[in-house]
Amino acid sequence: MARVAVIGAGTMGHALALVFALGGHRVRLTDSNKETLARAQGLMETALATLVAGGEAPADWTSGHLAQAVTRHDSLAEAVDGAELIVEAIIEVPEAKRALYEQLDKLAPAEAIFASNTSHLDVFPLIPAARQRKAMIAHWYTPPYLVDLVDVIPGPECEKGVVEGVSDMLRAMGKQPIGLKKFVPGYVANRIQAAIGLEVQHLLDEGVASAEEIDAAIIHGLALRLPILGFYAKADFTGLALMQAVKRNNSYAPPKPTPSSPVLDKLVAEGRTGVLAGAGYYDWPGDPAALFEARDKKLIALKQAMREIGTMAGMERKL
Ligand SMILES: NC(=O)C1=CN([C@@H]2O[C@H](COP(=O)(O)OP(=O)(O)OC[C@H]3O[C@@H](n4cnc5c(N)ncnc54)[C@H](O)[C@@H]3O)[C@@H](O)[C@H]2O)C=CC1
Ligand SMILES: O=C(O)[C@@H](O)C(=O)[C@H](O)[C@@H](O)CO
Repeated sequence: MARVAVIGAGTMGHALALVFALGGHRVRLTDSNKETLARAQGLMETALATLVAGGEAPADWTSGHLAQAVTRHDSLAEAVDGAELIVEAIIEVPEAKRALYEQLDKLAPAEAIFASNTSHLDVFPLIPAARQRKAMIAHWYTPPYLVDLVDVIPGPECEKGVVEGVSDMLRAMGKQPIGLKKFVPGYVANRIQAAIGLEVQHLLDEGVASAEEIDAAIIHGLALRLPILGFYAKADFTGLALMQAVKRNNSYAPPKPTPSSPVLDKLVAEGRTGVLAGAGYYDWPGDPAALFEARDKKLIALKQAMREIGTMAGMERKL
């Protein structure tokens, strides 16, 4: 059992607190926004109930267990007191992270490991020199209590064994840490996702297809094969001569990256910021907790089917 502090109780932080609690660890959760910290309890309880009902958490795990495993703290100092692992899950804003790491340098135990959940930022320059020896990235995917991939990357001065120790902890929690030798923005899966995002936002901004049509193309065209074949096993079934021809013909040129998307900016300006706001690219009427619950129930059913079916690609490949 480790003492874990999770800083940031938003979309990821509340869910990470639940993951570490289910992994048998003692969690302290904090957030600079008191409403968000208060809301986290209900979100954790809803997610826990869904996991228990779906057979993805121990049947005897109640909200009482959760209350024992995860405590919420308004004070950052209290949250990190005695912490062995500090999970940073605050906003993806470099200056906010830098300021937090400066506070943590003063407050955290000397041997505490700093693990950032950043999606794309090179956080290591934001961390004080004295903390570099225990600085890493542990990047999770939403929802982390169902998606098992965790990108684990050592900081440039991280001591040998730190990432390995955290990876052992994650494997013991049933997670799949994928280690990268050095930081690249977006790691592997997030880079793939960012490349998809570049393409689909271009298609939407240029009016080639609607968001619904683009998602339908992904769901009805790509999604069925990915869990079984990934990219490379699928290529083997396609035939590598064709892969060569596509390269040789230079058939595809990615859109030029742009710092914004007109459609995305319009949605945000209209307050359509996603499920928690009741709308984003789609309308999301009703209680957000119920929507997260509905998503999680479908993800659990799919994850269990995938576990049953098995895969022909990746490191668990079985023929
Ligand atoms: N949302 C997602 O699907 C994923 C997000 N991430 C990364 O995780 C991090 C958090 O993302 P989200 O949970 O989506 O953000 P969020 O906006 O939902 O939550 C961030 C929380 O940080 C709090 N915060 C800001 N400054 C703080 C400080 N100094 N001390 C304590 N709390 C502070 C905010 O009040 C907010 O509640 C980001 O680095 C993001 O890139 C990684 C994987 C997936
Ligand atoms: O998809 C995820 O959960 C993660 O890859 C993320 O970091 C965020 O979604 C972010 O990259 C925006 O796509």
